[in-house]
Amino acid sequence: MASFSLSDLEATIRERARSGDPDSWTAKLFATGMDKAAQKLGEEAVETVIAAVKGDTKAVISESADLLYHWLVVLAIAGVSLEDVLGELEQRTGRSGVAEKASRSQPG
Ligand SMILES: N=c1c2ncn([C@@H]3O[C@H](COP(=O)(O)OP(=O)(O)OP(=O)(O)O)[C@@H](O)[C@H]3O)c2ncn1[C@@H]1O[C@H](COP(=O)(O)O)[C@@H](O)[C@H]1O
Repeated sequence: MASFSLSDLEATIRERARSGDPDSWTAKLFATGMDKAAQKLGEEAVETVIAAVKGDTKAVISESADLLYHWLVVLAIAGVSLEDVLGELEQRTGRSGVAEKASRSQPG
């Protein structure tokens, strides 16, 4: 089990964004803004999908790592914390996705 934490990566991203370091990809993404960061997130999502459909396990892992990193960058630019998303997921715990979808189509 990896000891790496998404929360630590979120903290690193915030620190690198503030640094303005010209060698920092994170700082570059923050400087170019949401459109570019969101575009990168979309590209990484598509690359992950392609790897999954191909059954390329190594690429699924690598592209998923790219995806999660760029997702955290987009969250940070959007002013949303990892904690906010985890809280939303926590609220959904134990609620079947099928039942939730069905409840959305109920009138009223
Ligand atoms: N996890 C990552 C991470 N994952 C991907 N990337 C960078 O994201 C960039 C874009 O990735 P792409 O795969 O799209 O690369 P590309 O050059 O566009 O190539 P194509 O696939 O489009 O052909 C590359 O420069 C990657 O190095 C990352 N950059 C940084 N981090 C983390 O953020 C920390 C701070 O990084 P800096 O901000 O760069 O100091 C690092 O220590 C890491 O922990």
